[in-house]
Amino acid sequence: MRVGCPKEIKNHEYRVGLTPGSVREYVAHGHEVLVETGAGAGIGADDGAYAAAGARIAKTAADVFARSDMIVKVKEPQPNEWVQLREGQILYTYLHLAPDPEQTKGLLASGVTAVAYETVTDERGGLPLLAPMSEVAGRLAIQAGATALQKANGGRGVLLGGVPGVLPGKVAVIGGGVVGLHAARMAAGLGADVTILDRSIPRLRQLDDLFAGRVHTRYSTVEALEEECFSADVIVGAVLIPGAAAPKLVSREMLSGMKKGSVLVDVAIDQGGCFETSHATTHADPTYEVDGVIHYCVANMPGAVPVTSAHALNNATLHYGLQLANKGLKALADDVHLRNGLNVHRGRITNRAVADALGYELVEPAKAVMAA
Ligand SMILES: NC(=O)C1=CN([C@@H]2O[C@H](COP(=O)(O)OP(=O)(O)OC[C@H]3O[C@@H](n4cnc5c(N)ncnc54)[C@H](O)[C@@H]3O)[C@@H](O)[C@H]2O)C=CC1
Ligand SMILES: CC(=O)C(=O)O
Ligand SMILES: [Mg+2]
Repeated sequence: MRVGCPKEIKNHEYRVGLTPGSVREYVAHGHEVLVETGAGAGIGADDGAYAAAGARIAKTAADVFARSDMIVKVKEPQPNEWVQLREGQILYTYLHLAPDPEQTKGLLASGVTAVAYETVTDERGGLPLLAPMSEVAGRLAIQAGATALQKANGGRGVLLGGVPGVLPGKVAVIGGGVVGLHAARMAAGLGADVTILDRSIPRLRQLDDLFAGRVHTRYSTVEALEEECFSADVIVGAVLIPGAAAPKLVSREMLSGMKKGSVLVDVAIDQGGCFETSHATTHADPTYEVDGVIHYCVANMPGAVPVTSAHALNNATLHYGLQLANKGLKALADDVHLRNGLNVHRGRITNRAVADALGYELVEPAKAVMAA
């Protein structure tokens, strides 16, 4: 199969779908790899490094889209990329379709077979292709929150760790999954007073064990959320219902009870965000203020640390990428966990949460690939 990797074009997105190390693996499995010139510049991998790994270098993205059987990317395709996709081609990338009706229409119209990293599953109920970026984003959430909290950046001027004789700042983390765990770990490491809220009691037990008293856990009711949000300096939104639009857990009304200059970091923004007042921002202009509360809502946070992120992402995506390249649609028929990643196939929606969120009829993924 010919596997293509265009340069990412989202705002300040410096990751790349294939590292030179991944290219070597595809080539070793007998595939041809076409990489757009400059695609790896953000991770310090020049065209020479890709050529040495066995890739051919394409002068334009158009060339990559036109000539490849499978496109491997990082972020959801942008409007000028949708129109270059076609039936019979596989797209392997993050999609986040539930909050994005326009992209969904674009992918449906193209006829492409689109596998979304964020809904591929594993046997333990995890999301193995989302997890590495959630680790990165969770850790970055505290760096972003601490920075926004500085007075010159509009924040209330609190040092999260405090100093001897002065109490630390308070961090509330809503959702104790992968993002939540890594945010809590960083916040606790800085010396902040941290509480994680979640609806899963087994998960709260695990977190309690893991942090051995260093972090508080709290079952997430409306009352608990209000109490924690009203006393926090930084609130991290980290909930997920896989594939679906994020539930709005913090209303605009609640902002009036929060401290002026406190900071909301809505990591769940890629699924639409879990604060009513969130809208996606970019690394170029990451924050805005509503009712005195600073919002940080960057939908591609890991793009800020591409050297770490691109390698962590490739570690996770390589296995299934190779399966798709080796077997085409049969890889989807053979493996339920990869098939759970199938969101769009030949003009039909094949993921239940996306179909429900956007009002499309669902075609069961097993049926879709069986008919292929
Ligand atoms: N903005 C960005 O750049 C990035 C965003 N993300 C996003 O971060 C979000 C979280 O991802 P993960 O931590 O990997 O998910 P996860 O599935 O590991 O964790 C989600 C947690 O939310 C909890 N939860 C669900 N509904 C809840 C509710 N109503 N109240 C309290 N807790 C609730 C679940 O029990 C679970 O523990 C996702 O939307 C993901 O796509 C991930 C990476 C980068
Ligand atoms: C998961 C995601 O949205 C990202 O890594 O950008
Ligand atoms: Mg995102």
